[in-house]
Amino acid sequence: MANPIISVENVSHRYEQQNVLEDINFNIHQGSFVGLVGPNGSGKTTLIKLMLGIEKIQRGSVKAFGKPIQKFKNEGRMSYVSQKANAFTRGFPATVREVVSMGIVSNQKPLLPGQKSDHELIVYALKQVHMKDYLNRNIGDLSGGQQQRVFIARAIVNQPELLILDEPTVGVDSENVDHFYQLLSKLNQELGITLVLVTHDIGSITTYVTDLLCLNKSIHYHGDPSGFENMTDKERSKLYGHSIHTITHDH
Ligand SMILES: Nc1ncnc2c1ncn2[C@@H]1O[C@H](COP(=O)(O)OP(=O)(O)OP(=O)(O)O)[C@@H](O)[C@H]1O
Repeated sequence: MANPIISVENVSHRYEQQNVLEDINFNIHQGSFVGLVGPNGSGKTTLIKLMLGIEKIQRGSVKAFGKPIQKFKNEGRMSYVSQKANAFTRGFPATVREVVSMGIVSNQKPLLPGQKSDHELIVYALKQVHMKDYLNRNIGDLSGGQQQRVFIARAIVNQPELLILDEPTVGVDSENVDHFYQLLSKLNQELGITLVLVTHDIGSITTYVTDLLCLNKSIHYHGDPSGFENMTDKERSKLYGHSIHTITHDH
């Protein structure tokens, strides 16, 4: 198997007196779609901050594309959509075009050979999330789900190899959540972007992801989502480290 994109080895982390991560080990391979699930406060955001080099490593090691994260130069290869990305209020004075343009880094790789203008990059990214027609609209006038797709466009405008999304469906209604997951599957399968999706939505996410990682301070399950789907709620709760009742969706 090819070298992993992300390699996390023996990582533990604490804030003041509180241990939030204990002896975390896993790899993320190119082309995978990883669902990172766990209850509130289970350390999910801390773990992705360590993977992105935003939070300083205390114990263990994180490698990105074979390099220790402390030495890794991102240059648009890893992209991140944070939990607070859609904290825009109605009437926020920026157009969709302006928001997506904020994602362009100066040493960008063009999305399409021969098409290098910022405008073309922005339009191409918006097309991928079905938001091209909203180019000149004010971001604050869009619905939560539409805003979220614009933030995805901003995150993919440099054609990253890895896209990490922290709870992107907060504020998106349930009907649109499935459309949103389908969109992520398309980015994964058609554009080949490796995805890490942080979510509480353990019920429907198992339909879409290739790998499921259940975190509650330590890793309680890592593997094929079908292994998790076949368990009873009691067995899942034990692995998840928290009482859960899953609502499954028909597709
Ligand atoms: N900068 C910080 N300083 C001190 N404690 C922190 C800090 N960041 C997070 N914590 C604490 O660490 C624990 C893990 O937080 P984290 O945000 O990683 O969990 P999470 O699984 O992403 O939670 P949620 O699903 O609620 O977003 C929580 O108890 C949180 O209060």
